[in-house]
Amino acid sequence: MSSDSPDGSNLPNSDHSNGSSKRDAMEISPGSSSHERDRKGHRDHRERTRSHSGSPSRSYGNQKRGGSRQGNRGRDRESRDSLTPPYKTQRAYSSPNNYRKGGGGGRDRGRNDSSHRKKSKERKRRDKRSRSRSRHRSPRRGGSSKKRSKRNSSGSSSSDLMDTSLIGEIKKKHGSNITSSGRKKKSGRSSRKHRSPSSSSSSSGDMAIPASNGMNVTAMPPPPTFQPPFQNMFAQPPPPPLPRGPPPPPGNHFMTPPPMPPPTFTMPPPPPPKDFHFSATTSVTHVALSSIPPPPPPQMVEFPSSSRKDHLPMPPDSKRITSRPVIITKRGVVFKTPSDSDSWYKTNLTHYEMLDQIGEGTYGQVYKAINRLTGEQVAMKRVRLENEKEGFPITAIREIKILRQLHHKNIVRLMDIVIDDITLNELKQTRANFYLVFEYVDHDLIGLLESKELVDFSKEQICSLFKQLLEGLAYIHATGFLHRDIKCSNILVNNKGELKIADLGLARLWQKESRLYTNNVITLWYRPPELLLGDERYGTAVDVWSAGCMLGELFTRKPLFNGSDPFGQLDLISKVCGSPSPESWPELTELTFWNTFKQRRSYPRKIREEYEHLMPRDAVDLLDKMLTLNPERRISAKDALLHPWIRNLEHACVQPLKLPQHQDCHEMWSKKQKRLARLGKQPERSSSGSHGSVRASSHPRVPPPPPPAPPAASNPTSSRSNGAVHHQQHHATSMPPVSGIRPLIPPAPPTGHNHHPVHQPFQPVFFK
Ligand SMILES: Nc1ncnc2c1ncn2[C@@H]1O[C@H](COP(=O)(O)OP(=O)(O)OP(=O)(O)O)[C@@H](O)[C@H]1O
Repeated sequence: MSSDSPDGSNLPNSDHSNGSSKRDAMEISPGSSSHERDRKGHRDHRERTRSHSGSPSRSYGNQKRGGSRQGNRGRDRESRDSLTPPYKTQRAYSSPNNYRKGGGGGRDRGRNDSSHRKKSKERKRRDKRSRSRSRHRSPRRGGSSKKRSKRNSSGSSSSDLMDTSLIGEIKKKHGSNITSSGRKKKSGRSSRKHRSPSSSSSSSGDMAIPASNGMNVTAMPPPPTFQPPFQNMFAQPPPPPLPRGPPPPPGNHFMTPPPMPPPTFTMPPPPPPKDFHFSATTSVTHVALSSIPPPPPPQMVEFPSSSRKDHLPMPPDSKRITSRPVIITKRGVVFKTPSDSDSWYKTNLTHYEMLDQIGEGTYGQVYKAINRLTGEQVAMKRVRLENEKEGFPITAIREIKILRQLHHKNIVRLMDIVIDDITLNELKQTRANFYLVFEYVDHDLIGLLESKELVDFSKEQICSLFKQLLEGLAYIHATGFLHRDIKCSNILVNNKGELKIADLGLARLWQKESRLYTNNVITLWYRPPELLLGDERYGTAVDVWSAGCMLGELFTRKPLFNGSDPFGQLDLISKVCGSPSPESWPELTELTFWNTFKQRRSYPRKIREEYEHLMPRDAVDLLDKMLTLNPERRISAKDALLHPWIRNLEHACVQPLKLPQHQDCHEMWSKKQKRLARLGKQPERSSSGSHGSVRASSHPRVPPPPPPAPPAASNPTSSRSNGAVHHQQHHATSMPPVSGIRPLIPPAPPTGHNHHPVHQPFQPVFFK
């Protein structure tokens, strides 16, 4: 699919390399080079999915479960290897039932002479003693000496593997030292008593034998390389090779002991106190530090300074913010964040003065604000941490992570992240608000389209706007992301006519054939048919459909398909784009809701007839290609840029947009106007900013056009100021109560330092 093979030729910021590396990555991936393979992979996947009880997520989960089953198998095998033989042995003797039912018990019972009964009682007593001892040992030791002897004769390796207890480990490495304790010696004697001679030299676990045979342990030659006793205690490396000597005389294994490690089993000496250079002052820290061995020598843990700088989030100290972190996506494409985000974390909420609310989002409000230091307008998107358990909203994290990687003139710029002006102590007790600080964009497309009396677009201007949208979208797709919420209210336009794609809260990294994604994305009116039919293996074509809906809307000024539920939406689409059919869309039958979606009648496709009289012929042709039902055949954003209607347009040749300089048109403002109109009230108009707050013009050189009609009741504060910020009067009345905002704090000096006596200079947020 051409949309999925970015070449990045038209992308700024070294996207070419990114694009090509991604293209390489995609070309080598199976199924990515042709439609046919895509479809096959798609079908295969669906078959797989259905065979796993129909739930795609289960299919993914099955992989996990498969893995975990394998893991369990591995664990089972491991536990069987380590536990079963001795465990069974022990149970056979420790359970009374087993004892009676077992072969041995049966034999005992079959004998009637009293001497045997006595012997049996004696053995019971012995076993009881043995069991009481075994409570302090690993289970394998609970077996009878006879069984032990059997085990030993069958090879010691299994017993060595089984004994993962500390004592066992120690014994394996330093058996002779352990036997020095009386108790262990006793155990060793017991063991020795039942050990067959042939097994005595076969295992390192038999180190105790020479010592108990009276050999001088300390006279043993040391191993070739001395290891500190605790170093490999749990790693179980192979034992040091035994020195080759003359072969032992046959049948006299006890007289030729294997070499022993030196009898040192002591902790390394504590380092001298002068080696500590910690600056911790609290007593608690001192206690902890004194028990910690000295840190390894610097050369052992040293990172290359450049890589550490690049990969770790830097602390808030501005001196230490030397370079931006390199973000590596799953595809291995490296994005170097540009220098403009070096200013992140350098401001806090006191640096901004909130003017007005301009938007209502899913996870918070959007405010217009002014940076007190620079006078720059910003949009602040509040992220309220409603529920501490849920933590930071995933949509916000996604938006931050993705916007940090996207740098394009047609994508809104994330400038900073700030937190409520509270102390760190307060932060622990209260729920803080985070704010994503964006460049401020004067209007959104829905606000403009609904302000019919204020804004009129020519065909060329629509083409210019749409070309910018496609450029931003092609860039998003080329960098490997899906936007998944393209709609008019998320497309912003500034007074210079520059278009910016916003709201990447639903965006995500996308990889062909990699996994299933939720189909509950994209606002219903802009949702493509494949998502409405339940597709979970979709791609960049979903955004193209949404953009196609917008193309029609730019001309008609009303949504193309305004359904109220998914099937109603599909019906509306079918009436214009034709009913979906397996002939033109073979994969259709594999979609979850295809069978459920039963249309009463089949509609023919009539896009051209519907829109020819509203749009230029070329624009209709592009619309037709963007609203193709089959996502595999839908034109890509990159190819749409090559469409004659778009390709031949020069932005510079287009008449500048005449946008209302006196009024910021956002969706929220537009809705408010409609509400007022419905109530028969005078709509708010000609105020100098959204919702009546004075807008500080970010483009003072652009002469403001006269308002279309003089305001009925002139607003004394509606006069614009060229560059100067006069927003105090409105601020008091229009600013909503936002926790932590202190509007009367004087502007911070332009040094970048905050002289607020109580609070931290700024409170950074680090995202991994
Ligand atoms: N940078 C900006 N400049 C100006 N206005 C903005 C900016 N960002 C967002 N807005 C306004 O705020 C509105 C909501 O913003 P946004 O869509 O990013 O929030 P959201 O929580 O993701 O909303 P939604 O739930 O609709 O997806 C937008 O429609 C737009 O009018």
